[in-house]
Amino acid sequence: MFSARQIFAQVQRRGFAASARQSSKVTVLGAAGGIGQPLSLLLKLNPRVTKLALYDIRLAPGVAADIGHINTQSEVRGYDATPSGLADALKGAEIVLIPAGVPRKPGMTRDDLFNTNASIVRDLAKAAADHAPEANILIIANPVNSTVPITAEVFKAKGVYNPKRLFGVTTLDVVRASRFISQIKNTDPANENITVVGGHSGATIVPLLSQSGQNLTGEQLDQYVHRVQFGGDEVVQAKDGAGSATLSMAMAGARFAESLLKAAQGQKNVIEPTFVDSPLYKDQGVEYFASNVELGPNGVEKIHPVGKITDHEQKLLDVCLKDLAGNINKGVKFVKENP
Ligand SMILES: NC(=O)c1ccc[n+]([C@@H]2O[C@H](COP(=O)([O-])OP(=O)(O)OC[C@H]3O[C@@H](n4cnc5c(N)ncnc54)[C@H](O)[C@@H]3O)[C@@H](O)[C@H]2O)c1
Ligand SMILES: O=C(O)C[C@H](O)C(=O)O
Repeated sequence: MFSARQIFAQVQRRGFAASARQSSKVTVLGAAGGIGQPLSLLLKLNPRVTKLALYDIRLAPGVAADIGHINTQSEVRGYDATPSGLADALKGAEIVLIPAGVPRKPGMTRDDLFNTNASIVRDLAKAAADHAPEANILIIANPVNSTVPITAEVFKAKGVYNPKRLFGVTTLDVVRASRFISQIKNTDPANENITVVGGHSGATIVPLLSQSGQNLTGEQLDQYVHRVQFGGDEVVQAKDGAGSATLSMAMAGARFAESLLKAAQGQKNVIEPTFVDSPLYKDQGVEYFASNVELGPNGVEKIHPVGKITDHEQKLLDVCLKDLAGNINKGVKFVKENP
């Protein structure tokens, strides 16, 4: 039997443990942009987020003032575009999302963004390595196939690289793959779960329809694969020079952050596709690869292999691996030459 005093002490301890576990600061770098604003809005609506830190080179305090009026409990703060503002935004963060960088215009590939975005991501990664070395870093800025290796190289140079905590956000590819198959099959997209592996640009995006319980053949399959691989271009063309996907990306980024928070708070079997430092194709010179990843309190818990695929999917994967190796090496080389 416990005395009333012992029970009270236990309740106090449990209460503290629960609140400590559930205190989660999430930082968005690039928070005033097309993705940053709706992403910050969705994070404000997430009860797992207790502190939301917004940083941008413009307008972050304004976005924070606006979002901060929403009647959910989390504290929102916008930081000045200064080195100390950036440092304060990062300190204590459990998750750092990086959508900072320029988007595509019609006619551009994601790789065409490299010249501008590589240095933006490198500099933000330096700040994250200095001020939030243990945070989960979620890279949204394109070209993801290169910006993830850039971030890894920066963290390695500062001696704080943890491959389990660096993620390229490829969730949007899976969101699209589910939506597009549901449009063909007239099903509820919420029940469709299409595995997508590889990277996040054109031919490096490989949907594995054969693993989903759905079947397409011939031209219909080719059109489906093409739509998943080039879904981003549909939005770029429709926006006609005003940017790329922002709202669907905000949803995808918020979903990935929510999955990480759930896993950190002890939920089991949380699986998301993501572009990570992966053993799957290292023997072919591909250091990073997106596949389904089980998330846990330490970030990456288990990287799922690609599994059984058709000959057609194998051909897509072969093209993907060749392109990916080039994208990854470009990012690594950039940091070595421009530390
Ligand atoms: N991973 C994906 O699936 C995915 C999907 C859509 C877009 N993207 C990429 O996300 C990036 C952002 O897209 P967007 O539509 O939000 O662009 P945007 O131009 O609307 O917003 C980018 C924001 O980044 C800010 N910024 C620029 N340099 C910065 C710095 N050094 N520090 C902090 N903030 C900085 C800008 O001020 C701007 O507010 C692009 O590179 C785009 O290609 C990725
Ligand atoms: O297409 C783009 O440039 C943005 C993003 O990567 C997307 O897939 O929508």
